[in-house]
Amino acid sequence: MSDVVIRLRCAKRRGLNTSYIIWLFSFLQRLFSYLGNKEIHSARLERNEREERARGKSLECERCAAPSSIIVGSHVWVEDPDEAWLDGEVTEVKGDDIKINTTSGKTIVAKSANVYPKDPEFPSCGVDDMTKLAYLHEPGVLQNLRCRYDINEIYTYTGNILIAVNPFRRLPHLYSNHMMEQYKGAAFGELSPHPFAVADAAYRNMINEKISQAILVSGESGAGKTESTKSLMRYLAYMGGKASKTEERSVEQKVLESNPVLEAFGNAKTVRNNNSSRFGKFVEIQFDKKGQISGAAIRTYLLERSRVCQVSDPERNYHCFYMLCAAPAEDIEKYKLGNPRTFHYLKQSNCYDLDGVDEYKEYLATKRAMDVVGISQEEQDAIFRVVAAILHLGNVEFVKGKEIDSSQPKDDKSRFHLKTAAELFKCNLKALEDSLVKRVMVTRDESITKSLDPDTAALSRDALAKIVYSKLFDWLVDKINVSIGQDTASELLIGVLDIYGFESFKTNRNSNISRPNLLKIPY
Ligand SMILES: Nc1ncnc2c1ncn2[C@@H]1O[C@H](COP(=O)(O)OP(=O)(O)OP(=O)(O)O)[C@@H](O)[C@H]1O
Repeated sequence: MSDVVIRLRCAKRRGLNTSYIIWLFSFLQRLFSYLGNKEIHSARLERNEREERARGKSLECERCAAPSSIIVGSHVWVEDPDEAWLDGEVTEVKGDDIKINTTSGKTIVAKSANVYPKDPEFPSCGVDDMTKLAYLHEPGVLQNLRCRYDINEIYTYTGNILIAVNPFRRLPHLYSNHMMEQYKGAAFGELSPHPFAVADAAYRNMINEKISQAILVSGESGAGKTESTKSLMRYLAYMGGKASKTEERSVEQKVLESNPVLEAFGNAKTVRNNNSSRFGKFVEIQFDKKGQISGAAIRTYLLERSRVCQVSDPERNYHCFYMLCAAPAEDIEKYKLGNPRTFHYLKQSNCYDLDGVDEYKEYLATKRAMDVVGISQEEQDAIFRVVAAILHLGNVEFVKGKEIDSSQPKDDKSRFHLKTAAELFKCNLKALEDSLVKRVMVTRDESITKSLDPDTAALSRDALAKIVYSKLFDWLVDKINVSIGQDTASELLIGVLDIYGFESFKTNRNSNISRPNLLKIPY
């Protein structure tokens, strides 16, 4: 975590005005794995230690490595494999071993390196800014977040960074117009921690210093990044909205209206979130010199392409595939579709349905949202033809061909799907087949055509499906941007970057391929 903050600071020094950062956590327990390396020893603790050193006190016990502050009777935190951290009182210090009677009734003997001092004067409701903690170590941070969470305080500052804990239930009072009115112009830190305060500070910085601002929203899947981004945008629209006399929709409305389209093609069910955005998003709100919104743009990047061809239990492929398979009968017939269980790209996982989601209705809703963003009926047909073609392409299997190391469609079923894919793509069948079973290498003097074995042909098929899907997604984003309306002449903007981070799985399968951990992104 500290690594990321340091890197962002470096980025800031290099001129990227990353003014505010929102870290989001979905479960308190999971924090332990993120913060597990104890890198976040508090500046305050270090300062105390420095002061003690200056006073000539040894930081170590005379006979052991235990911090001198931990003595018999001290209140401490100790790591526990089940509960993450337990608090208790030290009953014995023997060399490097510390015996603790925990408040949960356990007696634990732990190495001094695993024992942290606990603030006996910690307020029962916690503190609204982590920098006010006596000890800014892992258990202290978690205790504070937990206490606040228990009283529905889901936001906490760490300086000018806002930490949000997903409440997993609606808290409408937190986001009302009255709330926005309260935060308007209030000094940062004066009111309770809130995304509105972050947005307000960014807006005021932009107006006062005439410098564009960026707000980074990061956290693991399902942590609440999209929800926080929406809150930030609502506040910015509130501050920069024009009092329009016409029926014209606001920029915020236009951005929000485009969401169902982006979600249909860029969201999927993951282990942690039934509607997980599988792409990074940078929403740019552009302002004129008076601080009024003059346009907006959505920039997307790092779409998780591998999901198009590879999906495992209990996850799903992108929503659009399932909704198209549930489309009205005439569309099903037109695209030669059927049960999602018959398509290779969908049946790798046993999860087809989402609780409370009617795919038929979703299909119609997505088409309505496409109408709103100005995607014509003809374009909509082309979009869904491409989606259906990808499903058919995935069902093409290959076997060895007549020549050595060559391949051909396996049987009539594969030939049917290949032909259907070509018809839907509106391309030449032979050209499509050749693109899968052959590779053309172009040298300076000639071009050489090499046949591919069945395994490599299957890889070519998947590569084609992925590239076509990501091009389709990019095209949709361009179309949405035209509909929202950009102000290319705008000199001031506030960008909200919604990017996944901290995904720490036992096996980082997807993260390694196409959702690189934020920690690994070189700035
Ligand atoms: N502030 C909030 N208030 C109420 N519910 C919330 C809040 N934040 C998140 N949630 C709930 O958690 C769910 C997941 O949140 P969200 O989609 O914002 O996560 P995310 O971080 O964008 O996930 P992903 O990276 O997978 O797209 C939401 O659908 C909503 O039910």
